[in-house]
Amino acid sequence: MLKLDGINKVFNEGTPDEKIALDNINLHLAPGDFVTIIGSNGAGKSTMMNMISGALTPDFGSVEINGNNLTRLPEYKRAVHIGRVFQDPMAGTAPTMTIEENLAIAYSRNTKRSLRFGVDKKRREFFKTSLEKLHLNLENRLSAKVGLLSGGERQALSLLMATFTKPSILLLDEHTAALDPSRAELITKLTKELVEESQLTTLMVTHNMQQALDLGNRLIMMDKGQIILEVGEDRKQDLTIPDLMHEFEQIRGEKMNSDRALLG
Ligand SMILES: Nc1ncnc2c1ncn2[C@@H]1O[C@H](COP(=O)(O)OP(=O)(O)OP(=O)(O)O)[C@@H](O)[C@H]1O
Repeated sequence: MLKLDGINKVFNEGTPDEKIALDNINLHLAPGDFVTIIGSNGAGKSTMMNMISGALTPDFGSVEINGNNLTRLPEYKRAVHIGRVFQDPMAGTAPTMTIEENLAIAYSRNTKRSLRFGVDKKRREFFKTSLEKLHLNLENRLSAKVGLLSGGERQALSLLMATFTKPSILLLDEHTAALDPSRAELITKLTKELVEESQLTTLMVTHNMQQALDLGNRLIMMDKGQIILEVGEDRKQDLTIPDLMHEFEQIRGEKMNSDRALLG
């Protein structure tokens, strides 16, 4: 399904600001895998997501989705395979357009069709049925401007737009981090439901260790550009936050130093 092989990325190579962001990353996902990713600040989590989405190109290594080598394919050409939700609720939707127009754009972007924003009756029904899954009553506000929605509602809409065309890979980049606790909980619950319903292959970066333990069937921990720990389905359900802290200490020989990682 998703194969990252030998991915390396160095920023500002050969300068005093040189930074090895990814150091020989190897990660294979089977269809339907839901992998949560934790790691300290600057561990390389976002850079890895950017390699998959095509926002960045690796110096070495390859990115494969569904058996196709996409390593050099630009981001806009991969969009059909990938759904992504960012931390910022404002990032995934267009505020001056209506809910329906936003959905129409997402629909046409992810379905290999030409850019066509027109909405017929059948499409509108599909949008309404999809919105009902959010339980936010947005299905009755199709002509409301998205800029008028709350942060939580916008993030729920972004999540729906990233998932309703069933992408090959769903990338969630700290997508609950900017929300207050109750909204974060709502989006976490929706994530679980939408991913499970369509059996989406998913990668989710989070600083919330409990969330990383609660969601998904696999977990990876990154540090200094490397994947330092992989936990499979069999072990994940019994794992606790102290276990993760202990694992880090065993591997790195030092205490985990990320206050944000302890939140939640
Ligand atoms: N465009 C860039 N130019 C230079 N350095 C970069 C760039 N993007 C990332 N880096 C550096 O690469 C390293 C990995 O960054 P990345 O954003 O992937 O980490 P992260 O694990 O997502 O961190 P955080 O949890 O703080 O968001 C960091 O040291 C970062 O400063």
